[in-house]
Formats: sequence, C-alpha cells, structure tokens
Amino acid sequence: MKIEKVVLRKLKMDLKFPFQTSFGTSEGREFLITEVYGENHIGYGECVVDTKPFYSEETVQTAWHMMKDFLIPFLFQKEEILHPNEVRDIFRQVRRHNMAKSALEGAIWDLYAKEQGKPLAEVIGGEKKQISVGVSIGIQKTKEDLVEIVGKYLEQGFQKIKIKIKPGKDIEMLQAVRDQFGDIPLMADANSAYTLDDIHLFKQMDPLHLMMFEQPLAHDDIIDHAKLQEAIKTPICLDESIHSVEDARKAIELGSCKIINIKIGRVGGIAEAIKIHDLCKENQIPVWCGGMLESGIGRAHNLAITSLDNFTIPGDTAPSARYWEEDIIQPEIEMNENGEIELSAKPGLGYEINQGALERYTVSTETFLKSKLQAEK
Ligand SMILES: O=C(O)CCC(=O)c1ccccc1C(=O)O
Ligand SMILES: [Mg+2]
Repeated sequence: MKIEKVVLRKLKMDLKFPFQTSFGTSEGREFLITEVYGENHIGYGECVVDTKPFYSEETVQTAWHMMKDFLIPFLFQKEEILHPNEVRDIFRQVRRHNMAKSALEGAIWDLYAKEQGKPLAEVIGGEKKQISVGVSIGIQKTKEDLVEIVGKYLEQGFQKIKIKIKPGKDIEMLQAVRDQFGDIPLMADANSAYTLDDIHLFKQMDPLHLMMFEQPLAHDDIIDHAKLQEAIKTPICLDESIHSVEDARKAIELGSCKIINIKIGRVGGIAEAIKIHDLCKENQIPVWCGGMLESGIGRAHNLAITSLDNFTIPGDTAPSARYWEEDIIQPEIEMNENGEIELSAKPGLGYEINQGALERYTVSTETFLKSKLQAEK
C-alpha cells in the first residue's frame, strides 16, 4: 500500500439516550474518523476517544495532536506498507496513545482488505459468518426503570445483558433483574468503581450467578483483582487494565481474571487485539468484544474481530439503531430476532459510507498529504 493522503474528521453525534456509567453520563459522542487513501481505495477507521479523559487518558484533542504531529508523519516516512501488521512497529516510538494509533491502523486494515477484495474478517482469519450480540445498559434511576429496559432488550433478542453498576446501585438493581427474568445471561460492569474494601459486596453478589464482574477495581490494577478473584466464584473480566498482549499475559499469570474484554482502540489496533485473542485461546480464557458507543465504522471493525473463534461470549456489539437516529454507514448494522448479526461478505469493512450523514456530523476536518510533508522537510 502506498499511502499518499490521510484525512482526519471530527464528528459529533447525539445518542438516542443518555448513557450513564460509574464515571459519568454521555448524551452523545465526539470522536474522530480517519480516512487513509491508497491508490484505488479509501480505508476508514474510528478513533474511539471522548472529549473527557474519564474512561482513558486520551481525548479528542490528544488523539488529533498525536496523529497530526507524530503518527501520520511516521506513516508518510514509509515508502510502502506491505501488510497492516507493520503499523505497530511504525508507531512503536510513541508510547501509549493506543486509541490514536488504532484509528490509523484500523483504516489501513480496511484499505488492505479492500485491495485484496476480501472481507476484513476473512483477512484476519475469522471463520464465523454470524456473531452473537449482547447489550450494555447504563445505570438507571430505579429498579423499575432497569427491569423495564432489560425486558425491552430481551424482547429484541439480545443474548447477553450487561448492567453498569456503582456503589449504591449494584446488588439491589441486579437482584431485581434476576427476580424478574430468572436465569438470563447477566453480567455487571463497574468501570473501576470499587476497591478491595468492598470485598464483602462482591461476596454478597456471588450467589447472583453473574456471568462475570467486569473491571470491578482500579483501571490500572491487576494485583488487587487477583486477590478479589481468589475470594469469589464469579469470574472477573478485565477491560481498562489490559492495553497489550503483555498486560494480558501478566493478568493471566497472576490469576487476575478469567475472561478478557477486547477493545481494539484500548489495545492499539487489530494486530494487538488478535495477539490477545490468540494468547487467551491458548490459556482457555474466553474473550468478547467490548464497545465504546461507536459509530458504524468502529462497529464494523468490532464485528470483524468478533469473527475469530475464541470470541465465545456475546459482545457489546449492538446494532446501529440502538444508538443513532442515522448511522454513517449503509446499510446500517442490523440484528435478527435471535440476537445475531450476519457478517458482511463485501470487501473491507463491508459497508458503504453514508456520505451525506458523514458530512452532516462532521464538525472539522484536516487533510494531510505525503507530498506536502516531504516538501516541507
Ligand atoms: O454499547 C457499547 O458500545 C458499550 C458501552 C460500554 O459499556 C462502554 C461505553 C463507553 C466506555 C466504556 C464502556 C465499557 O465497556 O466499559
Ligand atoms: Mg467496560
């Protein structure tokens, strides 16, 4: 691939509903879309940042800065890229900033798959033709509100119900859902809202037989999680703590988790996501694909990695209509009544860009040319 041009766009999209987690409430998303121009195709990526550094330290502005001042110039220094697996090495000098790196790497995977004329899932070795889908439900005001919304999602066919929790909004909320719906596939995500001082709470929640507790303790911890896992039967799943295959190896060695949530942005790209998937498979650790309230572009990347066989637990890969009045891809991503999404058989991400919608949601854009950068040197 000869990359001559990269376009960055900042988008602003309103969510259909406010989404509350233990770290705050989102009414919508501001994020970045990357367009990487090859000779005959354009690859698309999504940078899953937010305006605030509450889930991760990256923001819309830090990602723009990293891409503009470091990552895009590094890409342009390469005459040609033969395979997307090279991208991580090209970016290696830049420490962290995984979401920024991943936004460009993902676009290069899409471009590569389009050049091969194959779906991205096939290019990465995924064999599933359809995937099972779960839904992540934000913190609700009352038990009654939660039970109503869970009922609605179960009716739509979702195969896993994930409920956001925080201290004071945990046992009772989960118990109400169990009481109403019985033995459904149910889990809880704390987004790091607890400490080891809360161990008694987790022991009290053990009899709820949840599929897992996602990231109960600190965002940068794997030691206390190992202690908590020792003390309870419910599997722990790590999200925020895992940024690389090395992090995953250490967490598995320490016994900090029994399941891993893989998010492409958090781990710096698809190549790293595949490595984590493979390591987990060798160690009998099931994985599932997390979500960042992505637009259709990020979502299509998520569907592609979920085609790998150790993604055995339904992911947070809900269809477009759950989040947006109008998505930026067409057709939009749809789920059938059994809670499955068919993977596209078209090349690359497998969806067309809805150009009208993309333009309407774009609030700023900048174009970077290889020729211009070289002329400036
Ligand atoms: O529906 C989705 O995209 C998943 C939503 C979700 O749980 C989430 C959304 C934003 C930030 C962090 C998380 C998380 O998984 O912790
Ligand atoms: Mg999470």
